[in-house]
Amino acid sequence: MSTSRKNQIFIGTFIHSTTLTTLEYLHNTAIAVSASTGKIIAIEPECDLHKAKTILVPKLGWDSGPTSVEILSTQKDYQFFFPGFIDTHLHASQYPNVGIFGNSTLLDWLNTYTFPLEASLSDISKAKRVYSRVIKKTLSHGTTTAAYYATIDVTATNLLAELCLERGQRALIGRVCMDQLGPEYYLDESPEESLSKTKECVDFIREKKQDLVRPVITPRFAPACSFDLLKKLGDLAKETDLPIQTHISENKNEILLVKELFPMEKTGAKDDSYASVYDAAGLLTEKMILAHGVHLTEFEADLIAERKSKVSHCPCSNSAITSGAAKVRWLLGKGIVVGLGTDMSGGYSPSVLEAARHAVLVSRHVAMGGDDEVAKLSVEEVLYLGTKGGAGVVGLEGTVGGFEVGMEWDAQLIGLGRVEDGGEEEEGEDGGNVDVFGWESWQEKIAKWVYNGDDRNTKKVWVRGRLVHERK
Ligand SMILES: O=c1[nH]c(=O)c2nc[nH]c2[nH]1
Repeated sequence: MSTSRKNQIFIGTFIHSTTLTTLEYLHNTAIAVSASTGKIIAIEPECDLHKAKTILVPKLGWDSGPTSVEILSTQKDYQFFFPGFIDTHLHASQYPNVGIFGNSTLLDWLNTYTFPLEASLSDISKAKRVYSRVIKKTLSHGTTTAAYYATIDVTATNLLAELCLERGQRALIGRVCMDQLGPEYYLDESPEESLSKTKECVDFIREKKQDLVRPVITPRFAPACSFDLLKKLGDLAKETDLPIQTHISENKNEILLVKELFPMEKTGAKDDSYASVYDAAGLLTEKMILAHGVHLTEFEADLIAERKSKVSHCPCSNSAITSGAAKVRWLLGKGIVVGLGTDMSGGYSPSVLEAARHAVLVSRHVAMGGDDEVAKLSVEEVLYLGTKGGAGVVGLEGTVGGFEVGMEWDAQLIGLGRVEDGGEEEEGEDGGNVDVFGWESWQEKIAKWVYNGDDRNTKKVWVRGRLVHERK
């Protein structure tokens, strides 16, 4: 996919979240994107192709020749631009295992399926095959930003960063730190080694002198790290101001293990909760991305809110490996910033849209479980979590996740299937599972997309103005 050096104008319908519960629909609108920065520099209402060429281009001071400005205009009532999705939690290294988890639960799933696959990616040609594919696949589903876990291997982790840069996907790249619990063949030898290998990856990414791909400190989860390692990573986070990602309170046996491994005498914490272990190690900061949080206690949720740590909700994974139903409304009510994660391959799908629809359904199970109707999430809310919420989780609020002047053009063009009078789909338009008859409101079209859409609806994807996926 080529890097566009041209200024760009997009014309059509733009849909994005303005608040948790509100989608804004901007019809007959033009958005201008600067070639040099990839940022939105103008949003022009009531604008068609003619007005864009004759009024907007001169107003922006752009040369109107075709070598300077590229215009994409779609006035079809079944196509719209939407912000790129933000996947706040996924394991690039586990991609070959999507859908393979049997009836396992977290701790046996890790030993049976996950550690052997991750260890095998020290074979760099295998890592290249897997990582190239996961980037291509997630881009094809509209994921413009991904918070990736790689493996413990430095070379393979650095390769993931390079491939993201090459393909143009915005990413956080984490070398996995683990010095206990894993099999002998897949462990850091000591906290010191874990720290120095992490620093190698951080330096490698920083030397690239760009900010599309950033390093993230990644203690796998408390049970896989000695407290010494957790503290060292907490100190590194403080020194470097880098983001951190880990798992928390996903599975009941995991929580029991944390209590066993981290008694208060060892951590110096005032209690033996999972969140307090991270807090005692200096990891519970506003840059921390906590995946899952299914079984958090009131005390822990309050602590997370106080520390301004973020939560990645991973409903597909939580259902697939039988972890439980996270109470997202409750977390949001505490003021915690929440985004969506596919959590491949605990999660079975590379699609944030799938995570969004699963988030809706899981919230209904929370409601049915007695938490009352308020627990139910709407289509609008899960789309917020997949875009603006996600941006807040990965530290990119105000940069991506919406259509505002100054934000970067991380976007997707969505096309639904338009059914003609004869009952056939409009020629040349593959709407996948989504049939639009023409009488639906825009709210209804969006709901149809959320419940039935997939990558067949993701026609084009841009990151920072660069076209990074086009569906042929
Ligand atoms: O869903 C998960 N995936 C993982 O790889 C993992 N490691 C620890 N805890 C985990 N949970």
